[in-house]
Amino acid sequence: MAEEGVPVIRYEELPEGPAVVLLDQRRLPGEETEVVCTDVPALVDAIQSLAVRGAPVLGITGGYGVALAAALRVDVADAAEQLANARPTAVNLAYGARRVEAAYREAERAGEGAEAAAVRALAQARALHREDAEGSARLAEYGSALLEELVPGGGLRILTHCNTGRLVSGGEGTALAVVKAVHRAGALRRLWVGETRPLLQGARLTAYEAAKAGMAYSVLTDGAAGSLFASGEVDAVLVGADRIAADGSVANKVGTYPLAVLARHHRVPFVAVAPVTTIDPATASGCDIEVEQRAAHEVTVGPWGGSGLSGAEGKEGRALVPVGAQAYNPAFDVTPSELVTAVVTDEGVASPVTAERLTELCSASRRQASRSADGMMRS
Ligand SMILES: CSC[C@@H](O)[C@@H](O)C(=O)COP(=O)(O)O
Repeated sequence: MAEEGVPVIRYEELPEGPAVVLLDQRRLPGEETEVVCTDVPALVDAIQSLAVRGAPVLGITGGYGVALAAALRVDVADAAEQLANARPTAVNLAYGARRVEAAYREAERAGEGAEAAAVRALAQARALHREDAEGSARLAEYGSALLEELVPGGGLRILTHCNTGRLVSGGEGTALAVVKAVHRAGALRRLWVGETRPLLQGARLTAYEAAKAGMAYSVLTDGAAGSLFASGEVDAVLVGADRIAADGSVANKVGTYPLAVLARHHRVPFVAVAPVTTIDPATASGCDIEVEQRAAHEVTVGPWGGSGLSGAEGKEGRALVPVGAQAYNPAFDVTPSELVTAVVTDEGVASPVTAERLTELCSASRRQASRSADGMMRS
């Protein structure tokens, strides 16, 4: 099976006008179909219903969404606000939307007309997309080198959670990009894929990517992780992140924190992999991270009831619980830095995970970004 397929996200000039076209992740692995978003509300709906999901690609989506608003001559500030707030936890979403909005404003301030400002906005969104692909390759490089140090000798059995591959990125992803590099080097014995209740990003999406890459992988129920560790079958845990607070706390898909606790108990390295744009210096600590709470029907009905995930079809599916049951459905949890062996970023590795080291990695990235922004304004 070829790894490439339908692009995860693209901005297109269609005969009917500009559009952001997304691979519909709600339909995977069964169908590789696209959603065409020709306005901002459609894109916000695609984000909230998880047609597109995962921190880095949410940033790219936010960026293209603002470029779309600019091209359509609708209120760019309002569009950026709607997109940035479509989901609260993944900081990349607001980062992408605000970065492209800033490029649009700068062009306006420089006296460029709306058309030229829209061109600037799109160029900025495309730059963000390209940078994410480049950053993803560096994550794979730094992450695989770190694993060689932490667990020398190859034959790795890596446990991952949620989906952190090509589907969340302009490139090969974050944690799964590292796993792919390990696999290409012949050093992966098995990828353990946590199913990731309730929406099964692991079982549906990571398994889909692992199969395409030709990896040896097994899907496990989230509750089976404990016995897997206890039987000595895990050499390292690799996960992504939706927001990393200044103190190194890592917000990621719900179910990540219990894996970090298990990893510490069993003396297994627990590594978070994310671009520096996922580090949020404005969020001081893990307690300050807003965790998205999602609808009860995702737990009480689940994606088995219909072909859709969190849309109307799912709600009408076969109920898994007695009538009237309530649900607790946080989309993410927060792992404190003391349980994280290392944070791998596209600017280098933080290990131990300290506020000082994270700040250093962020400033390296800001220097890089200002160099490329200067280049774009001159062009
Ligand atoms: C690089 S992906 C990191 C995270 O965004 C990923 O692990 C995750 O939690 C995604 O959650 P989702 O709710 O599917 O958007």
